[in-house]
Amino acid sequence: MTAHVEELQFQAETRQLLDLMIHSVYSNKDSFLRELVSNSSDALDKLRIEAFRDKDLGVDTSDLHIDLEIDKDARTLTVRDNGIGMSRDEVVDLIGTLAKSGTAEVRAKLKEAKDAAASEELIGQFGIGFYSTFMVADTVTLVTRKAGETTATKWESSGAGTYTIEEVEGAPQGTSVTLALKPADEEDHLHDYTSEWKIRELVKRYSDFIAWPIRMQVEKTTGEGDEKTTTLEDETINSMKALWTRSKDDVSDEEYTEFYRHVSHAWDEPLEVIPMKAEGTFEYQALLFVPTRAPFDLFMRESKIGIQLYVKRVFIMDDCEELVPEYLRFVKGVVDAADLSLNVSREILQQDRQIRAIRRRLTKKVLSTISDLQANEPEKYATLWSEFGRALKEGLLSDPDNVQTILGLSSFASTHSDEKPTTLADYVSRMKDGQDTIYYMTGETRQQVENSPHMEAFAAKGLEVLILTDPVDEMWTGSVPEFDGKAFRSIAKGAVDLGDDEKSEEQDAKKEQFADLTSWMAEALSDDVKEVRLSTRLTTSPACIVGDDFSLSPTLEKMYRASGQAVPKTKRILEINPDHALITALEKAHAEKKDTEQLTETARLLYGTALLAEGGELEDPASFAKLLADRLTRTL
Ligand SMILES: Nc1ncnc2c1ncn2[C@@H]1O[C@H](COP(=O)(O)OP(=O)(O)OP(=O)(O)O)[C@@H](O)[C@H]1O
Repeated sequence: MTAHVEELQFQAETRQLLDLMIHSVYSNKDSFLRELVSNSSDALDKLRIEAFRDKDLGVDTSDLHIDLEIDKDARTLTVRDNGIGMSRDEVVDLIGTLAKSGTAEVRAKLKEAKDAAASEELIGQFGIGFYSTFMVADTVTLVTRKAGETTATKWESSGAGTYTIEEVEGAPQGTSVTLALKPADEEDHLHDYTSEWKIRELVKRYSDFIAWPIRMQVEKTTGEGDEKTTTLEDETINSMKALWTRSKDDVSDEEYTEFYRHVSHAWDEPLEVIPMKAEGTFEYQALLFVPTRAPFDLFMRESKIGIQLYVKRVFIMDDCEELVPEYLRFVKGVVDAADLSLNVSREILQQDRQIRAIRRRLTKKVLSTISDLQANEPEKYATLWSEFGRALKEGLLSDPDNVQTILGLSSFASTHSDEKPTTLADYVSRMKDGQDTIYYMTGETRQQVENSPHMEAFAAKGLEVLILTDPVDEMWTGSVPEFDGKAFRSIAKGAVDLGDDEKSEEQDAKKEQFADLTSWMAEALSDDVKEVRLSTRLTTSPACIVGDDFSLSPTLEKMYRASGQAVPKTKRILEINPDHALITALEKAHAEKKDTEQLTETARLLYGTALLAEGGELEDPASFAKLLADRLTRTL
């Protein structure tokens, strides 16, 4: 029987990526070995779990390991495992296509990545897994047989647009990847990967903690002189020591970094390492990492929780969402629980008291670590906040027990400084005498909020206002009432009382003077507003629109609409500025019963511009534009 060899095309994105790899100047080419060993280690984990679950699988799990094989003459390096293996379809799906190509961001970045620096950045940011082999090999051959299947699949490619795939007989269960190595070129950071000591060094550096033995055939010389004989012997070249069982003093930063990269599938450095150990009723050890960079999918639905669960040093599952709340999904690492059963399932985990207790403690520990960074390492804290602050703030909605803690470690942009965000404690320390409220305004951009008419009186009085522009800010401000006993208050909602008692008489007089105008305007604009009143918050604008305490902000309304939800039209309040020339002229014209049609138009223009000024959307932009054009024409 002649084997049927099929030639298939790589996906467009994959082709681009391979091209990038082949011509890569990435200085860390060595890391291909970590990727292969990591994949093998995952495959061994999967096989162990599968064999545990399916007693009829009929595989031998007594000697699960990874083999590294060097052939100096052929200049090849083979990484072989007896793990779960892949079916033909899996090979095509997993190896022939770029796993993470689904996201627009990867596509966009790939398109941009023309120069060397950009490609280095891309490799560093996403990690490229299996494809990284093309940095060091001219041809890559993968032979794999899935546990429980009889035929194996051979995949081969030189990375240039196509790959071949064929069925093969007689291959052992598991996967082997053979690299036909490019010539060594130290200048290009290409080392000699047929060198035993080089491979040994790389395994030590990147993969020492891998829980499965990594074996290599090494030359052993025995005897003296003529009696000297050289034999090949298998040697396990990794220590297999679980990093989380070692004390922090015994682990180097580099070891932590490599372990972090292994568990998180990321290529950055950890910003902070958090080792934990609990003894007593619930015994567990944990090793958590806060990354330096947010993964690109942090706010996508498929974003995973990055904690692995082990039981007594045996890997149980990835992405164990029961162990940390969703808003801490950026934290990576492992938890090793001593008293769980090895066949624990997700269903059991959800019910488990011990897991719930671990989750509470991990949450507290991560939050207190962030507080410590905030107090003692401001630069690290600033990085953390800019990368993960948006996710952390989700906890204000989902974790009622820790709301005050999260508020305490949060930072917010504020009118106090253009550059540096403020903590709430600092805001409170700057509050004016008699101020008992933390003022904020939500919006889409800092500029929009700063220039909104609502800000005027606060700016004039020098009252600090928090500028909240993350979508999540729209949510939590609706549900968190106070910090440190000081209520939060939106400056775009409700009446403002900035405490000018001496002015109140004057205000009463004005109210009377403008009473006719406000009630007429309320009538004329009754489709859009529920009330028209004089404003105490405006100094330079003629008008602004305010909500009552419970109405949606314009940004929140937009967000709901964008997510496809029907938003009932809410009527808000139009506030007018009795000290503005336009308003006094309007009052005069109305008192003199001038052309009412023209006055109505003016009221509509006033309402429309107030809506635009706060970043809202006109319901009927075309007729507003026409109204404005007509009016401008008449003034010329
Ligand atoms: N040795 C192996 N045994 C079994 N399956 C493998 C092996 N190597 C790779 N695979 C499969 O191919 C998939 C793609 O591997 P690849 O290294 O490209 O990405 P990844 O490991 O999923 O992600 P990344 O390394 O970018 O975090 C893996 O998820 C796995 O399902």
